[in-house]
Order: sequence, then structure tokens, then C-alpha cells
Amino acid sequence: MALVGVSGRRAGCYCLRAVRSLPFCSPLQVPALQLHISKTAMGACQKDFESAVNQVKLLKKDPGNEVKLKLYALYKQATEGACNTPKPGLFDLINKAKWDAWNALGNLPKETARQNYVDLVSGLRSSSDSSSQVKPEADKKRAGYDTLVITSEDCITKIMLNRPAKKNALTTQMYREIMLALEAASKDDSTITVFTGNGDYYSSGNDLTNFTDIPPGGIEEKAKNSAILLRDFVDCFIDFPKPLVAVVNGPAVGISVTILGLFDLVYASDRATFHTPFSHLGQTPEGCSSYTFPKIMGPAKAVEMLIFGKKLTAGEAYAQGLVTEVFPDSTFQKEVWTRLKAYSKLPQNAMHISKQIIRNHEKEKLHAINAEESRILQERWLSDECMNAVMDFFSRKAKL
Ligand SMILES: CCCCC/C=C/CC(=O)SCCNC(=O)CCNC(=O)[C@H](O)C(C)(C)COP(=O)(O)OP(=O)(O)OC[C@H]1O[C@@H](n2cnc3c(N)ncnc32)[C@H](O)[C@@H]1OP(=O)(O)O
Repeated sequence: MALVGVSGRRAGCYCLRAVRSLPFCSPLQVPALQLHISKTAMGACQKDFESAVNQVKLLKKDPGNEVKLKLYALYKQATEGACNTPKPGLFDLINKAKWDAWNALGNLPKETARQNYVDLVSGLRSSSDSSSQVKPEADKKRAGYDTLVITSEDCITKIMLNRPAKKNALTTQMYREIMLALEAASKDDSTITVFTGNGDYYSSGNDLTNFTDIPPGGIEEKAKNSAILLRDFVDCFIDFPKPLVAVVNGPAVGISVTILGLFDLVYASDRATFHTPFSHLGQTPEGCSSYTFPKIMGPAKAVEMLIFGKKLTAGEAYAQGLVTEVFPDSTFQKEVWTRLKAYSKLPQNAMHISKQIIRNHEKEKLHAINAEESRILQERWLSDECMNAVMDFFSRKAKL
């Protein structure tokens, strides 16, 4: 996701672009959002306002689409007053989101809007400054990974999803980095590999903005590329040679849940939930869950999750066999890591060979299922049902 960028100063007018600012699907092309700052904005805090407008350009961190929409709306209100343009059509998604945000401000006075804009930017600056001071965490990252933190200790390689502000939603970059991390972990001298999430979520599943970055070949090409990426990604889990452990620190959604059927141990905090809202999104199961879930929990319970999107608590997921053990959140990390450190000292070759024997029974089948699920999803992603569901998500997010 591109950050807010500055296009430069032009003839008495500052122009700020939020490149690929608002992630919507159909027509799956995201134009640049332009904010033109006219010199005519008047009022007591005009100077502060202009200065805030300039400070937005210097933010080190993308403030996210919701905030960008707020900035846009407040800017329009501050400079033009109440929303005075016709509502864009349903499928003009970007402009509709911007219009909704502006319109939601009603008759807010221009001066108040200016002040709110200044306050918002000031808040963003302080959080951007303080987050840029958190150097030690960044330094711990193994080189080459932007979205993951990977560490190796006590013969355990830990792969931590690291987009806490986005609930560890999986971007295409993240899928690729996870594949690289698995490849590296399969060859390093660790005995077991652990997945977990940074922050309050394990993962909110596929990042829905993945649907917005459309190549020149259009949405068909996008769907095809995504299906290939999905298939390769899941194949890496099917083929992973060492014991694979999920330390589910919080809620898990979508593909982060389905893929658990390919893990060897799933430890969950009692805060964790397990949710696969595929029908709600006009989508269908992946991660081999159409096979592993009925096998693990029986067809009836699998249907509740995969077709009807029933969200399970950690206790329910344990009762249905998806989770190996549930721990109180207060002692989760301590108990799980003590357990894993003990396991990691077991004879490495015996563990790896055992995993191979167990997996080899159905490896071929899993690859075939993965291919089929990916093929079906490629079609689903082009459906109105799916596009409308993704649009709904971002429309909800765009409301002020
Ligand atoms: C290669 C392609 C492979 C594709 C494989 C297919 C997989 C299928 C799936 O995984 S389906 C599941 C998709 N995920 C979802 O539908 C979850 C969507 N998110 C939510 O419903 C909510 O965000 C939540 C319930 C996870 C958390 O709600 P909460 O109110 O606590 O927090 P926010 O909504 O404010 O979220 C904080 C910011 O994170 C952004 N975000 C969260 N999840 C996603 C996501 N999946 N995709 C994109 N963005 C996400 C959210 O937009 C907020 O961002 P903002 O601060 O900029 O507004």
C-alpha cells in the first residue's frame, strides 16, 4: 500500500496525493486522491491549517484509509463548507467514499472543520514520531522481511505476522514473505517452526485491499495471479517438512483459520476466535479446509463454519479438534513457550521423519484439493457476490 506522497508545490497551490489511497474493488482501479489546497481558506486558525496541510505530507507512516478520508472530508468542509456536489454513482467507489465522508460532516462550520483538521494532523504527527522511535523492534527483524519478524532461538524458528495495526491482514507481499520464510525454516537447524501474530489479533485473513491492485491485464489477470499465489502459498504448508505449530494469540479469520488444518499443533489463547466468513464474502473455502475440516471435526460442524460462517470460541475449536489445547490468556505465552522449548529438544530426525510418514499418506490428495479450491476461488473473485461484499467492507470502513 503506497504511502501518502507529495507531488510538489505548484503555482500557489499545494497538491497532496494519496496514491492508491482508497482500496475498493470494482471497477478495481484506484485513482489517486488529490487534495488541492487553495489559498482562499480563511479564518482564525488559517495559518495552523495551512501548516497542518503541509505536515500531512511529511508523515512517515501511512495513516490508513479511514484517516485519509477524514482528512479529505475535513479539508473540503474547511475550504468549501457543507457537501455541495451530487452523490456519485454506486460503482464510483472512491468518489462515493469521499463524498460519504464529506457529506457526513453535515453543516459543521468551516472554522470547526479547520480546527478538527489541525487536531487530527497533530495527533497523527505525535503517533508517527513515537512509532518511528521504536527502533529496537525493527532491528530485531531478520533482513529481507518487511511484514514478518523472524527469530530463531532454542531450536525454534518463530515466524511472527507483523502488521498489528491492520490486524495482521495478509497482503500479497506477506504471502510471498511467508513462503520465503518457510523455505528458509525448512533448511535451517531448527527442529520446529512456529507461527504467531503480533498485537491483539492472530490474523484477520486475506487483506481485502489485495483486490484493488489491478495489473494492466485487468481483473481477470488479477484473479488468475491471485489463484496461482494462493496455490503456491498453501503448497508450502502441505510440503513443509518439520513440525509446524500455530500459537494463536488472538482472533483468527479466513485463510489464517483454514490453514490451521495443515499445522501439527494449534495452541490457542482463550481470547482467540476462529471465523471463516466465506459465504458472507461471496467466497469459498481454501487452505485445503474443504477436506481437512470435515476430516477433523466431522461434516456437520465443518459445514457450520465453512458454509454458514459460524465463529468458534477457542473452547469450541478445541472441542471440535481444530485446536490442540487452550490456555488462559494471562499465562498463554509463558505456558506455550515452556512447552515448545521442551518439545524442541526431542530428537530432530525422529520428529521430522514422523511428520513425513503422517503427511505422506495424503500429500498428493492435499495438492489436488488445493489446486481445485484455488481454481474455484479464481472464478469467485470475479463474481458480483464477492465484489459487492468487499465493497461493503470498505464502505463500512469509510463511514466517519
Ligand atoms: C493471494 C490471495 C489469497 C486469497 C486467499 C483468500 C482468503 C479468504 C479470507 O481470508 S476471507 C477473510 C477476509 N478477512 C475479513 O473479511 C476480515 C475483515 N476485517 C474485519 O472484519 C475487521 O477488520 C476485524 C473484525 C478483523 C477487526 O475489526 P475491528 O473493528 O477490531 O478493527 P478494524 O476493522 O478497525 O481494523 C483495524 C484496521 O485493520 C484493517 N483491516 C482489518 N482486517 C483487514 C482485512 N482483512 N483486509 C484489509 N484491512 C483490514 C481495517 O480496515 C482497519 O484499517 P484502518 O485503520 O486503516 O481503517
